[in-house]
Amino acid sequence: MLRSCAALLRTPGAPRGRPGAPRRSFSSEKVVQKDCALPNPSWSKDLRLLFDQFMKKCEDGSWKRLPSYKQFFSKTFQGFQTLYLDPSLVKGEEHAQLFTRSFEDGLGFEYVMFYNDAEKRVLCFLQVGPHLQGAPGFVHGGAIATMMDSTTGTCACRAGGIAMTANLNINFKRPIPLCSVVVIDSQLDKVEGRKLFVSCNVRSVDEKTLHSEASALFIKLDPDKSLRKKR
Ligand SMILES: CCCCCC/C=C\CCCCCCCC(=O)SCCNC(=O)CCNC(=O)[C@H](O)C(C)(C)COP(=O)(O)OP(=O)(O)OC[C@H]1O[C@@H](n2cnc3c(N)ncnc32)[C@H](O)[C@@H]1OP(=O)(O)O
Repeated sequence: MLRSCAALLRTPGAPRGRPGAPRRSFSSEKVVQKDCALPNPSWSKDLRLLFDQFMKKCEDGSWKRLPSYKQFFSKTFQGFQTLYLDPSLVKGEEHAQLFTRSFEDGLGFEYVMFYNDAEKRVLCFLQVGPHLQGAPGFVHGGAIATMMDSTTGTCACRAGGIAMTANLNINFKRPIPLCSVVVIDSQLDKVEGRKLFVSCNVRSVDEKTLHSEASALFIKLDPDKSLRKKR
């Protein structure tokens, strides 16, 4: 468990302005982005332990830590622009932020994902911050769904290419205590043409509690179809 939620709430605010906005190096005009999937002072002992454990597993190449950024620049993703970016939004692209990385450190989603290519599996170690409350003392179901979508989505995209969620079916079995750390374990089950079937579960760190389970369907984007127009 995290030391205390109250401690987090008392933490002086992060610098004003747009937290996490990319810094520009004026000499090269290159955008330098912070990798959010690395430890910061808000990470609890549990999250640090899991991180360290899996960084060791990365040494033989079986697992890979996935970096994570607030901003998503289409030119860094081959084919992305042609698939589904509205050209009129390009100018404002750097104002958009990844939802799950839009909180100040420790208040929202703190997580790191690891990918195992041989197993087509993504593990997400997630610390749920105090601003994700639903029922008093517990995490909001929408926040859990968000991270199940993100984890299964990452699994689908890593295994099969750029895909979007068509269906996400969740069973919430036990509530998740606010400020705890959980493990989201997802894997690709089946591929049928453009359909990627991925399942996942959310468990406590000691694996004794099964909090939620989900099955998801992702559809690989068809380069010949626009996502903007109604078909
Ligand atoms: C988001 C991509 C990021 C890429 C970069 C990767 C980096 C990091 C990963 C981060 C992961 C983030 C995860 C977050 C993902 C999301 O939240 S996405 C947002 C929510 N989803 C949407 O808004 C999608 C809205 N839907 C659509 O745009 C379209 O429906 C579609 C693109 C999903 C599919 O459209 P289309 O390409 O036209 O396919 P179809 O011809 O309609 O269907 C193809 C086959 O699939 C079957 N199918 C479609 N939908 C469903 C469904 N809901 N249930 C069951 N089956 C479905 C359809 O019947 C077709 O089957 P057949 O071929 O006829 O057998």
